[in-house]
Amino acid sequence: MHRIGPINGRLHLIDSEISYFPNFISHNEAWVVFEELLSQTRWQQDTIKVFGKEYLQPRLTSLYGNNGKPYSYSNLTMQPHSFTPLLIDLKKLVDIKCNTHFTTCLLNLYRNGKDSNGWHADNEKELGSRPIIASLSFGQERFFHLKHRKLVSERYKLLLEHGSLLIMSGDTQKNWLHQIPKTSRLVKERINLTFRVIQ
Ligand SMILES: O=C(O)CCC(=O)C(=O)O
Ligand SMILES: [Fe+2]
Repeated sequence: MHRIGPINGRLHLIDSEISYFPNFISHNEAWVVFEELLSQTRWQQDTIKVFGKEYLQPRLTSLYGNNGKPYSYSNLTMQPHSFTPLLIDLKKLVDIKCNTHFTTCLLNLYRNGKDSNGWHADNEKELGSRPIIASLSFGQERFFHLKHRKLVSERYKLLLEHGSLLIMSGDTQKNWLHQIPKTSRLVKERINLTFRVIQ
């Protein structure tokens, strides 16, 4: 697996549309956002069922939205809380950048290096066929891995920095999987927000 650097925001990965903007939110402002999200979010830890066995998710999550529509993945259905003023402000920034009206934000809190998010695509049917997903990262930097579903040599990793924005759109979810792996390094909390459109 090799690392790549973005050119003008766009990552040139086959069969995908992915852009990365470090410092989308300035360093100090991003720390203010991090602290408020950490203390004010209604974090929960859900149980997921994998091949009939129940596990606690290896991270905390929360769902917020403006259309009351639930989001289902991994046999789990989350009901949205109403957007907070902070999430509305962040949504305005990503709405403009992406020329989209996002409806929903899924928040993930990775408490330490043992917390993770396994290989998946965000391809739930309520997202539509070519979903646009805007991902904001705060706090601890963590690696984001991508692998092509069919071309085994197409694997990349990208460090998602504090205050950064990653945008995935087009056929990215159809052709690629992504994950946040565990790390044995001593790491602090990371908060990730993915803005989505739920139809
Ligand atoms: O934490 C991240 O950067 C990725 C989160 C993610 O892939 C998801 O919530 O679907
Ligand atoms: Fe995802």
